[in-house]
Amino acid sequence: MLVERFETRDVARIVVFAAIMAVLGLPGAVTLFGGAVPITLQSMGAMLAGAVLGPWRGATSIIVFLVLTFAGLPLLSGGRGGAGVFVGPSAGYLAGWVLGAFVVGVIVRFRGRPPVWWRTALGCLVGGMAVVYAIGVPVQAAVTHLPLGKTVLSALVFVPGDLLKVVFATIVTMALWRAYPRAFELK
Ligand SMILES: O=C(O)CCCC[C@@H]1SC[C@@H]2NC(=O)N[C@@H]21
Repeated sequence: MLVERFETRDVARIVVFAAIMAVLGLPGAVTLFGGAVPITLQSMGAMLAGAVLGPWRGATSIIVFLVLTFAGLPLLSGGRGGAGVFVGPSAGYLAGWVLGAFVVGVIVRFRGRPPVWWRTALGCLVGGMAVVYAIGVPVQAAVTHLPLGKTVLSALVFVPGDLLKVVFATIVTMALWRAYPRAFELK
């Protein structure tokens, strides 16, 4: 099926992961070297949503989180929210979380296979980092009117932390798979 239908249980899972995104915003935002885009644990939420829920449900949970944020709830790290953040320097990263979670899910669940650690790590690297940066960095450059090259260099500050998030998301995903495989609901 090209587009999946969700059951009630799926809706519950989607809401849980939207809530996890909100919780990951609670520790706050760190901005290094006067950057326009914060370092936040929420990028790991997008990795986990795709890895555990799969592409459609994972991406939908991020959309639910973003709709609530757009509506004005202060769910982004540092207690931010509202329509303004969707035209700000981090707008592309927010969109990137949706596509990124989808790509993580496609890779982790490749052809309906169960999660294994290396595909989970690869999925988080490609979907959770490469895809998110590929959308986020050009939008950041456009919004801040900074040359793309300089924006790419400024985004390097995210790499060490995001690599740690890949490792952590992989460990959490594999532990959850062993302890509670029903959370994944492979079809
Ligand atoms: O809170 C926001 O306004 C969105 C923040 C986007 C942060 C991006 S996601 C990828 C990279 N890793 C981080 O920790 N921060 C940036």
